[in-house]
Amino acid sequence: MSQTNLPEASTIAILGAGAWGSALAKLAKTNQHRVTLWSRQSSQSLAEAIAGSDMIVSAISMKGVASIAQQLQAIPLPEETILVSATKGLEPITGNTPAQIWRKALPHHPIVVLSGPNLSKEIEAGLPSATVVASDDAQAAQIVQTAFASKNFRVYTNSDPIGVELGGTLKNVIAIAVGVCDGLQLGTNAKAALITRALMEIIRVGSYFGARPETFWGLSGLGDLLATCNSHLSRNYQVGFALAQGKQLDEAIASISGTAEGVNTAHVLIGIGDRENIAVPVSRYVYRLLNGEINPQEAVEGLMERDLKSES
Ligand SMILES: NC(=O)C1=CN([C@@H]2O[C@H](COP(=O)(O)OP(=O)(O)OC[C@H]3O[C@@H](n4cnc5c(N)ncnc54)[C@H](O)[C@@H]3O)[C@@H](O)[C@H]2O)C=CC1
Ligand SMILES: O=C(CO)COP(=O)(O)O
Repeated sequence: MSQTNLPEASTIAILGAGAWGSALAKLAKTNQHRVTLWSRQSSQSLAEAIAGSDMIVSAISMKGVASIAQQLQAIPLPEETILVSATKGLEPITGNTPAQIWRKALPHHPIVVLSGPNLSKEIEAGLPSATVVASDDAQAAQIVQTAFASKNFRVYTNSDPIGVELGGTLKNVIAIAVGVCDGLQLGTNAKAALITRALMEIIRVGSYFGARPETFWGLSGLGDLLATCNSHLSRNYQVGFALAQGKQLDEAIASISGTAEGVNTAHVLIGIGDRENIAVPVSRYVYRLLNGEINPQEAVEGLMERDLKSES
């Protein structure tokens, strides 16, 4: 089917009516799907919202995924119902990704990760954008691709869900670092160096978890890193920028609208890095900054004064 043709209408439930859930709902409605946008504030129950759905899309903040997955587990669902995970975060304590949580909760359902350079405000405004849908189940990924693809939203499939998911998740920590870099007006060279070294770090973590390194060169890796590190629309970038202006973390978080997942992800990632002995120097400085152990200037000095080494 040509991408500009409308896909067959499906019934899609979108869980999480924040910035991303609302933008995804708009995309799905544009393609004439029957869409229910549900949040915990909705008057409808979760069971009512998902009744008859071909596809359930989760755009819930990380902190809500496990409890919603548990609630969904208790609701009878046909096994062919596809679960699409659009959250970018890591679960504290377990370090699980959202798709891993969904896999445990709904082991017999196809699970598809949706991730890419997708600043929701640009998508809401109808600007062109591209994303990736990744799954071990190629047919399910294709169904989601067809459901969401439109003339303004180009959707690629991918068979490396953990790589696609980690690209979108780990870049949030780096966006905080780059927000600090821009907030301190350190210049374009510094920013380019930070993003490039951070990509190596993301690939190192991703490879450890079995992701394919080349996935991180794609839209869900480098693509999302570039989008998030170059836009004041990114809440993670905004948190870093605010810290560089001298704001405390709680003030920085209060100053943004919505969720900056990188704050929690930095904590979980450092736990994983320490446990598995994975070097994550950029993320570690973000973590120390978020913990109030160092100030932004000290974070920069710390990164610049690390032992000299080869680039690889
Ligand atoms: N906004 C964006 O541009 C994009 C966001 N994302 C990811 O999507 C996820 C959601 O982001 P936003 O929509 O921007 O955040 P948001 O803060 O605007 O909305 C979060 C949604 O999650 C729900 N939620 C929060 N805690 C919950 C809980 N304990 N139980 C049940 N529901 C809960 C809220 O009610 C709300 O509907 C995040 O993981 C984010 O990284 C991914 C791509 C783009
Ligand atoms: O993931 C995003 C864009 O792809 C959104 O980034 P923020 O959560 O930093 O706003």
